[in-house]
Formats: sequence, structure tokens, C-alpha cells
Amino acid sequence: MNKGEEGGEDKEVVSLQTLSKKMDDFAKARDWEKYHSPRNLLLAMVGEVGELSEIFQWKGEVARGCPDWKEEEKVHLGEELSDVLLYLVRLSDACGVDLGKAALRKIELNAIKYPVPKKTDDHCVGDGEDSSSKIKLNEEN
Ligand SMILES: Nc1ccn([C@H]2C[C@H](O)[C@@H](COP(=O)(O)OP(=O)(O)OP(=O)(O)O)O2)c(=O)n1
Repeated sequence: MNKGEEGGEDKEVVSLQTLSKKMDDFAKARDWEKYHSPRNLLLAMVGEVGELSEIFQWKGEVARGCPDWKEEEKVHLGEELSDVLLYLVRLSDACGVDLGKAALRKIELNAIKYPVPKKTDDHCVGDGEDSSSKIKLNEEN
């Protein structure tokens, strides 16, 4: 773990490598590596996504930042998000995929697929054209 360069002492940057190493140590110490096959890890992760979904089930729309949630609900949310992330990191390792590198590459691909609208397209907002024509303009680029 590294301290954030600009943050204070409490701003720790947690790397994917740190999580990966800790999961590896956790599994080795318990002799659980034999259970951590790609398929098992995928199923475990999907199970945790289900547990994460349960937290949101029947709540209706939730505002960004979950401002109305009780502290214990936020703690529970953090636990379920962590379970998903930890299994995802472990699954990537089990498949020989460098998740950090793959994710950075994917962000670049996303930016190519969904380019930022050109400034000339933006002027149509408030120029009397509706938003559907703006979307059309963007799609033509
Ligand atoms: N074979 C296992 C079992 C657990 N874990 C780790 C990864 C997860 O972070 C967490 C999952 O533990 P549980 O299966 O006990 O799931 P929960 O913590 O969600 O508990 P519960 O399902 O009782 O709410 O433990 C693991 O690496 N390998």
C-alpha cells in the first residue's frame, strides 16, 4: 500500500497488486488454492453480486452517495462490494489476466468507441434543436 501523494495520512491508495497478494496469502495459508479455480471463483463472485443486489432490492431508486442510508447499511454495502472485487481480482489472477492493464486498455477502447462530442455539436443545445437531433449529430461522427 502507498500513501496518496496529495492526500493526508488517511488517504491510502490500495493497489490491485496488494489485494491480489493478500488473497493469495489468504488462500495459501488455508490450503484453499485447490478450490480457487477459475470456474469456482466466477461462481463465488456471481453469488456475491447476488448478495450485493439484495442490499438494493425493494429500496426503489437510490440517490448517489446513498445519503439516507444508516451507517451499518453502508458498512454492509462496503463488505459486499469488497467480496465482489476480491473474487474478481482472484479470478483475474487464476486466468492469468493482468486486471489493471486490461482495465486501462478497456477505458481507452471505450473512449474510441464513445468519443467526446465535438464542440461544434454542442452549440445545437439551446439553439432550438431538441436533444434527439443532438444525439443524431453525435452518431454521425
Ligand atoms: N473459499 C473461499 C471462501 C471465502 N473467501 C473469501 C473471499 C470473500 O471476500 C469472502 C467470502 O466469504 P463467505 O463465503 O463467508 O461470504 P460472506 O462473507 O458474504 O458471508 P455470508 O455469505 O455469510 O454473508 O471470503 C475465499 O477467498 N475463498
